Amino acid sequence: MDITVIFNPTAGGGRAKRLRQFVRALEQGGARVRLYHTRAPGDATRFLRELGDPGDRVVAAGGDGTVNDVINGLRPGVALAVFPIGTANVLARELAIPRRPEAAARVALEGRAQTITPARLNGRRFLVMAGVGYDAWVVDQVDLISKRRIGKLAYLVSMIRQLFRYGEVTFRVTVDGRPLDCFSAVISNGRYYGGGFVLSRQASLARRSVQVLLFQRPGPLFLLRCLAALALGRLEKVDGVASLSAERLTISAPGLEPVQTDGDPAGWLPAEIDLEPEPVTVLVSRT
Ligand SMILES: Nc1ncnc2c1ncn2[C@@H]1O[C@H](COP(=O)(O)OP(=O)(O)OP(=O)(O)O)[C@@H](O)[C@H]1O
Repeated sequence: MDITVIFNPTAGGGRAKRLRQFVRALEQGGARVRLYHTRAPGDATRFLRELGDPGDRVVAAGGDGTVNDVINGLRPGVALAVFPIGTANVLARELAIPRRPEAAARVALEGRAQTITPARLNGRRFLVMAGVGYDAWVVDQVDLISKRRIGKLAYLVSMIRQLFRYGEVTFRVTVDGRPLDCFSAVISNGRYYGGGFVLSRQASLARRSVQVLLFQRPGPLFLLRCLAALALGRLEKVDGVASLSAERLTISAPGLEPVQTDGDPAGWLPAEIDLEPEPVTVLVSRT
C-alpha cells in the first residue's frame, strides 16, 4: 500500500518524535510511505494538486487546519486518514480517531471507510465549521507566538480580549433564501467545537447539510451565557440562539469582517456557504 503523509511541523507546537513513531508503524504494517513536510499555510493543498499520484491514501498529520489544507488538494477517490497532532483536533475527536501513533497508524492502514460531506466557503472546502463575528475575531487576533508556546491558552487570551466587541457588528445571514440578522454566526458541519464541546446536537458530518447557529442578542453577558451553555453542551437551548439546518447560505456585513474555517483565518466577507457535491472518504476506527 502506498501512503502519502502530509506533516505540518508547526501543528500542536511541533510533534516530530510522534511523527517518526507513526511513520515507523505504517512501514511495519507494510506501507510504502512518502512524507512531505509543509512549509506554509496552504502548502499541502498546492503539493497534493501538483502531485501526480498520491497513492492509496493521504494522511493529514496535524490539526484541523492541516486536514483543511489536505482536503482541498485531495483528488476524488483517494481516502483521507488523520494523525491528530494539532492543538484541538476537533475532527479527530468527532470521528474518534486515536491520538497514539501506533493506533492512528492502524486506522490509516486498515480503518473503516466512512463518507462525509465537506462544506464550502466561497468554493473552498471545510470539514468542521466556519464562523463570523466573535469566533472569527478570536481566530484572527490569536497571537501565533503564544499559540506555539501555550497552545489552547492562547485562544483563551484572545477570547477574553474580543468579548467586549461582541454586539458591535450586525451580520446578515440568508439561510436557504431566508434573511436573518445576528451578532455572530457559527456554521457547523460537525457536532463538536473547540475541542470536546458539543456545539450542535443536530449537526452531522454524514448529512448533506450544515447547521447554522445564529447569536441574535448583543452584549458580552449574553455571550458569556452562550459560552457557559457550550461548555455544558446546551448551546442550542439558549434563548436568543437560533439553530437552523441549511444547504446554502450567504453572509454579509457592513465593514471588512474576517471569516474562520476549521479554526484558521479564511479571508473576508461576503461569503457563500454550500455543500461539496462529492463526499470524501475518511478512515476511522473499526471498533
Ligand atoms: N510549515 C508551516 N508553517 C506555518 N504554518 C503552517 C505550516 N504548514 C501548515 N501551516 C498552517 O498551520 C495552521 C495550523 O495548523 P493546524 O490547525 O493543523 O494545527 P493546530 O492549530 O495546532 O491544530 P488545531 O487546528 O486542531 O487546533 C494551518 O492553517 C496550516 O495551514
